[in-house]
Amino acid sequence: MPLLALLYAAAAYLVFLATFAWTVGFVFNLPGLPKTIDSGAAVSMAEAIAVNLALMALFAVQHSVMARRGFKQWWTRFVPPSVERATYVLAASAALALLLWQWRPIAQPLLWSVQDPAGRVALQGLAAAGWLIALVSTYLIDHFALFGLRQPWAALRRQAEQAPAFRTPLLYRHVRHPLYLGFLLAFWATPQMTAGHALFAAVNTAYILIGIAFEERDLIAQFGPRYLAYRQQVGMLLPRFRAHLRALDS
Ligand SMILES: C[S@@+](CC[C@H](N)C(=O)[O-])C[C@H]1O[C@@H](n2cnc3c(N)ncnc32)[C@H](O)[C@@H]1O
Repeated sequence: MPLLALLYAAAAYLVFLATFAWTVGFVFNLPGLPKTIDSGAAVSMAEAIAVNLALMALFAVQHSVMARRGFKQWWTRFVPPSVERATYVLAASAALALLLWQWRPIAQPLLWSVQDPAGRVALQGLAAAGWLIALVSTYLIDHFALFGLRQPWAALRRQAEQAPAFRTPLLYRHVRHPLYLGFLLAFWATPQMTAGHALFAAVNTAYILIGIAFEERDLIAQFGPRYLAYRQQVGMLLPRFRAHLRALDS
């Protein structure tokens, strides 16, 4: 049974990797993909907005509800705790893949279109840096626990499940949510901002800001005064330069 749990988690992780790679290509409009943010059959503006909002709402509901502590406590009565996170990862990947596959492009109006080659490269570089920051942040927190592999591995080795630790390495010394900052860069830094891309970026920005409020509520419940002190010292998505200067002065 523990081996089966690990194989299930490994399969869920592979599905996540494939979906994540597609998401990067989707936002970059890479050629050769089944679907990207600005490709696909044109439909009416009303249909495109309605379908896209429904797809993003489905992803948000899945992601937020299944990530909350109360929900986890309830559904681990049915799902073995060792694969709770892997099942979350699988459900999130399925919701995301549906969004990518069914996304309706909205080509007009164009919010901006940068023609200058250096400007295009700079924006694409910024977006690539965003994806990289997001990926690196998962390793700084605990990549294999976040993506559901550590838990069945510990169960297989009969190790007690480790309580999540409070971490502030590297990027987390400068902002509290580097992973989400990476996503924001990846979503907004584009040479050509179509209405469809802007809808995607704006809704996900709102979702990230709301998600941060819920995540921090859980983090305060988990880590108490340590997280409250961290919140006072470190900015949410942007570094607090005055605090850095004070630290340099002292
Ligand atoms: C997808 S990660 C995003 C982390 C963070 N919000 C960011 O943007 O870098 C969400 C998980 O990270 C955990 N988390 C967030 N900040 C943390 C920290 N400083 N130390 C440990 N875990 C943290 C949350 O409890 C949650 O389970």
